[in-house]
Parts: sequence; C-alpha cells; structure tokens
Amino acid sequence: MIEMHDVWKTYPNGVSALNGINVKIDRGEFVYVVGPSGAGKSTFIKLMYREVRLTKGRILVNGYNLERLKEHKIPLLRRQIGVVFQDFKLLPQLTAAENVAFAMEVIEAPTKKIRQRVNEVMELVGLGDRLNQLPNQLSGGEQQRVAVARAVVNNPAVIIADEPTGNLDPETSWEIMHVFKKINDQGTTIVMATHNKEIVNTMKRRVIAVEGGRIVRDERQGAYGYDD
Ligand SMILES: Nc1ncnc2c1ncn2[C@@H]1O[C@H](COP(=O)(O)OP(=O)(O)OP(=O)(O)O)[C@@H](O)[C@H]1O
Repeated sequence: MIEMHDVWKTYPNGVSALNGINVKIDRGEFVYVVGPSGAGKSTFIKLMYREVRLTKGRILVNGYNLERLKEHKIPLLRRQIGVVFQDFKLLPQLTAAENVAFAMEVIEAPTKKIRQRVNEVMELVGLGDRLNQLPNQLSGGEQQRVAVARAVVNNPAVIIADEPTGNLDPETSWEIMHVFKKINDQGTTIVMATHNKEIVNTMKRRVIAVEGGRIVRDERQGAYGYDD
C-alpha cells in the first residue's frame, strides 16, 4: 500500500527533516506516527500524498511511484488518499453537506450519486441530522466529523490524518477515534500522526516513532512511549 525506500527530505532552508526512512504499510493497517515536536512526523506523512517532495529515495503509494508521477496523474493519486487536518480546513461559506459534496464535485461525480453518498457518509460519522449547518454553527468535534466525511467520501484506499484530535477535548477526541476505527474496520488504511498518548496506548495498534527524521521504533501493538 505505502512503501518508502531510503527516503530523505531536506527543506530549502537546509533543515534535514527526514534522514533515511524505510517503511512498509499494508492495506487495512491502522498506524500511529508518534515522536517529539519537530521530529519529522508531518513531513513523513505529507510525503505520502505529495504535499512535500522528497529529496532522495523512493515512495510507492497504491502502486504509484510518487517521484515519477506526471502532474496530470496527481488528481488520480489524491483520489485514493483522504486527508484530515488538525484545524479541519472546512470551507466556511458551505454547509456541512456541501463541504463533503465538494470533494465529489471536483472529481465530476454524477449529481445523484453525490447526494446519495454524502447522506451515507454523514450518517457514518454520526451527522445525519446536521447536513445544512455551516461550519461555524457546529462544534469542533462536529466540524472534524465533517472533515472525516469529506476525506472518506470518494472511498480512498488510505486516510492520512495529521493531529486530528489536536484541537479537541478528550471526550470529543474519543468520538472522532471511534469514527476512524469504524472506517478502518471497513478496510481503509489509516495513518495518523498524533501526540495523544491516551488514545495510542488504549488502541494498541501499530506505532511508528520518529525522532530526528529517523524511525526509531516500529511496533505491531505499540505504546506512545513519551511522557507528554
Ligand atoms: N516547510 C518547511 N520549511 C522548512 N523547514 C520545515 C518545513 N516544514 C517543517 N520543517 C522543519 O522540519 C523539521 C520536521 O518538521 P515536522 O513538521 O515534520 O515535524 P513534526 O514531528 O510533525 O512536528 P510537530 O509534532 O511539532 O508537528 C522541523 O525542524 C521543522 O522546523
């Protein structure tokens, strides 16, 4: 599903964010990426959807070699990857349902299919009764559910989430995690960078720890492993 072979990333300012990453993530896995601030977690996951370009090495995502990928094929790659951010990134002038529908409109899905699928994923995230609210009429947890619905609406093979519970209180964080678990149970691969110790320690999934741009730990049923 996702393979990195000796991947290095140096930013234009000279910061060496990743220093020789080797990893293989299989279809259907649920992977936490942990590590201290500035360790390279965001860089690691941004490489997976080509938000960041590597300096050296090779990355394969669902059969696509990311460095060889022609510009016009990038939408094809992105369709197979759903992304969830810490700050939700919803379009403020669109309703919850319209935010989710937008992700299908850009791939030119038929209108009828959009309506049906939007209802389905809004139910999946537990917001079947909030379709017409604007983001600022929703709580943080509800906004993140909309963002998760938007990420899954095109049936991606993988969801990449960067600190998705970072702005949420503990109870709301757990509600969001249950949504991610449900999506993973349906076969979608999930890669999540997080500082949430309690969630990582309770869920007991694969944990990849990054420090100084290197993978220092990779455990099947791992623990968070840091004090913060
Ligand atoms: N666009 C950029 N330009 C230059 N340096 C960057 C850029 N993005 C990240 N860095 C640097 O790369 C290193 C790794 O950053 P990254 O954001 O990947 O870490 P992180 O583990 O996700 O941190 P955090 O937990 O604080 O989000 C840091 O030294 C950071 O300052």
